[in-house]
Amino acid sequence: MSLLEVENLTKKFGGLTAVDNLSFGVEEGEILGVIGPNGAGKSTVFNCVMSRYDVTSGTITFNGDDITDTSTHKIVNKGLSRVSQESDPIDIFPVAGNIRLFTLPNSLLSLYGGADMEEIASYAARVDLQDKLEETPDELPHADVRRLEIAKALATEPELMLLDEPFAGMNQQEIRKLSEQIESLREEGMTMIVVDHNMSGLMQLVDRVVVIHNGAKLAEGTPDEIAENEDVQDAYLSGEEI
Ligand SMILES: Nc1ncnc2c1ncn2[C@@H]1O[C@H](COP(=O)(O)OP(=O)(O)OP(=O)(O)O)[C@@H](O)[C@H]1O
Repeated sequence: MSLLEVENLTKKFGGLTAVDNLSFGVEEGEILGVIGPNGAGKSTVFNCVMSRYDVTSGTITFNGDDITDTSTHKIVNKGLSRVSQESDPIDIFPVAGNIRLFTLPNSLLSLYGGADMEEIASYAARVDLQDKLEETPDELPHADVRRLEIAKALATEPELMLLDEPFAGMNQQEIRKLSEQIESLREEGMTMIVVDHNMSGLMQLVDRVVVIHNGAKLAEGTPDEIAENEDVQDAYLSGEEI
């Protein structure tokens, strides 16, 4: 049984089918890449998995539990966490305070409690932010703000982390460093799904790739198989590199 199973997922927005009868699974300990051009439906898949969107049809199973209609905070409590494409740190709190918010019980009244500084520092250290705990997000370079988003997700102690375009806006050196950090997380036992437009940042990192085009699955295989797949090459002929 896969850790996460997405079966026949369809999501429509009015007349637009953003995700079209899509099925895939991710195995424990695996890094799965999900690629597809702009508008292919990648973020919508994550939004359906996290119950940000109601699905039109289909089933999502995590650790054997049907989570299709489960609320987002219960899904997070079950061990799933998502790092969005957009960063949304709270600038009046330092890095430590931003991470701590994700360790609090899920109640509006629970502003006190949560992880202590040692635990917060350990989440930060997993993405090399341990020396920036007192800085506010608006003082950080873009790559560190993105890493803070990952530290916030780590603070919920996930088993499976969904990373939506984690390398966007980063230079080559930052991409390399983040790839190494993602590799280390995997060595610690984390399962991950990484979404990106193309393969370039993902080739070395992922075990398997699912390619989405117009909301439907176009291909699935190892990075090498996908790079050679003619359907994939045709879909990307419109301009973008695979
Ligand atoms: N809340 C929404 N309401 C209406 N349409 C939406 C909504 N969210 C996404 N869509 C549409 O669904 C389609 C898939 O969008 P989605 O953001 O999932 O693609 P994507 O593959 O993540 O693209 P990108 O790489 O640009 O982030 C697009 O046509 C988009 O305009």
